[in-house]
Amino acid sequence: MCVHGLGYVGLPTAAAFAASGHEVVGYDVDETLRAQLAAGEVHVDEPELEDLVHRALDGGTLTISDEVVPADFHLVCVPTPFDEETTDADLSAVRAAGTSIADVLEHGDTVVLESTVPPRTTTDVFGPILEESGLGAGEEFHLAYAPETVLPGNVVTELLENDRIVGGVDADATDAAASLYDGIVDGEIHRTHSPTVAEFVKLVQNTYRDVNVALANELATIAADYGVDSRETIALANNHPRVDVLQPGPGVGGHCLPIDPWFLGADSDRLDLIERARAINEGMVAYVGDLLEAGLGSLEGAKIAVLGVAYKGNVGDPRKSPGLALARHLQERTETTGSEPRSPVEVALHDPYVTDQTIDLESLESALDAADGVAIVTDHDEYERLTPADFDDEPSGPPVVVDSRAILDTDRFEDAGYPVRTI
Ligand SMILES: NC(=O)c1ccc[n+]([C@@H]2O[C@H](COP(=O)([O-])OP(=O)(O)OC[C@H]3O[C@@H](n4cnc5c(N)ncnc54)[C@H](O)[C@@H]3O)[C@@H](O)[C@H]2O)c1
Ligand SMILES: CC(=O)N[C@@H]1[C@@H](OP(=O)(O)OP(=O)(O)OC[C@H]2O[C@@H](n3ccc(=O)[nH]c3=O)[C@H](O)[C@@H]2O)O[C@H](CO)[C@@H](O)[C@@H]1O
Repeated sequence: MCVHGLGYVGLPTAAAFAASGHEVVGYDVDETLRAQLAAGEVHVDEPELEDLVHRALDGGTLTISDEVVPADFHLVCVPTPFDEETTDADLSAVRAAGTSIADVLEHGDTVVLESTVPPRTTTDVFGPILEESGLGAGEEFHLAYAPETVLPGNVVTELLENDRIVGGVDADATDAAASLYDGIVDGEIHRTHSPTVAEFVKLVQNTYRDVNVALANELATIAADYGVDSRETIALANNHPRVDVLQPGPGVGGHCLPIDPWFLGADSDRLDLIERARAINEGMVAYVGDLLEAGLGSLEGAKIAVLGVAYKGNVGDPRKSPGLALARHLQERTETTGSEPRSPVEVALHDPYVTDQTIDLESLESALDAADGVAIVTDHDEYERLTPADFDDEPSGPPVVVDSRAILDTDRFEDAGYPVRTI
């Protein structure tokens, strides 16, 4: 098996197949990454992953290659980002992987695309590139789409336990891909007759979650207008057997939920609720800004500690981070030029998990020191344990605290004279 792309999805996938006895060759275009992996350095921080990769490398079933090799199975796990302006999917990595597979493709091989893509990508974009090999999809090689659904923070477990959906260009392709996953997956393998259905299903899953979070966010802002606690109302509403509202927060981050819904618009102009949901979720940082401003009177010249740059709790991934979006929003909000000179806000960022050297992070003490306002953006366990003693009691009084995840012990803070605003 040759696995193309050794990131959050490809590396665990390659290691899991190798650990189950397949002979796996991992290929990534990133030379530095290949060298690190070959030396046993695992760059994706996930429970159990390092062990799994080491077992596969030490056992000799996983090797890292600097070229694409002929293989019975090619699994493609390359990135599919999007253009922020146009919201179009960037399929350049999928195309490049297709071209390099076409060079080594042989009669009877199976090619499976796992990357998240707009509907019809497998048949209309990826397939034709593979056919430049001279072999026909369906007739001479098997082609299928099988989306990955692993949850960051629990990738290894979900890789082995989640159900899989497999859609091939014909029944033989579906069977070939399904039998591969059947070997390692405890969940059910659901077969469908077309790659486009499987592509669509993946986008439905992430769109459902994004829209449901948007509903929770909108309800939270409405609840505040009525002076009721959004979390209590959602918990009570969810006692109904057919209601399952998600949790409000500072917006939706990561590189799946904020991106994938747009892929549904690649060949359809009917996105309406889905677009509104995106706008509501993106707008939550302005709502956090409003709460800070309401507490402080004015944001001008204020120091705001933003706690949490990772897109969600207990992971170190800052992609499409609500924390960074809040920092940008606060700065833009106070830099906007009017007739009056403005005094920009000072933002101090902290995150115990993020290791990205391009982000200017401070220690917790330094971020909180003399802060006028504190926004808790990520639900890291460390923040849940914060107490009033961790906040610097300035002569000007305690900071305005906006706990956008409602993780602090609010009563304890209130008793200590630190009113906490939640979403
Ligand atoms: N991360 C997740 O939780 C998750 C879950 C489900 C689906 N997905 C989807 O899976 C795909 C991969 O996501 P990821 O998070 O693993 O991305 P990633 O950025 O972590 O890893 C992708 C890797 O592919 C490599 N690459 C780029 N072009 C290549 C090529 N032509 N050939 C070989 N390697 C190449 C990159 O160098 C990188 O190391 C995306 O479509 C993503 O939307 C991600
Ligand atoms: C359908 C689904 O489950 N898909 C998962 C998703 O993984 P993810 O890590 O991106 O997903 P989440 O954990 O939902 O986080 C996203 C953001 O939403 C915020 N959020 C969440 C719940 C809530 O009630 N309120 C919130 O505000 C949260 O803080 C964070 O910013 O996409 C992966 C790639 O396709 C999938 O593989 C994986 O199955």
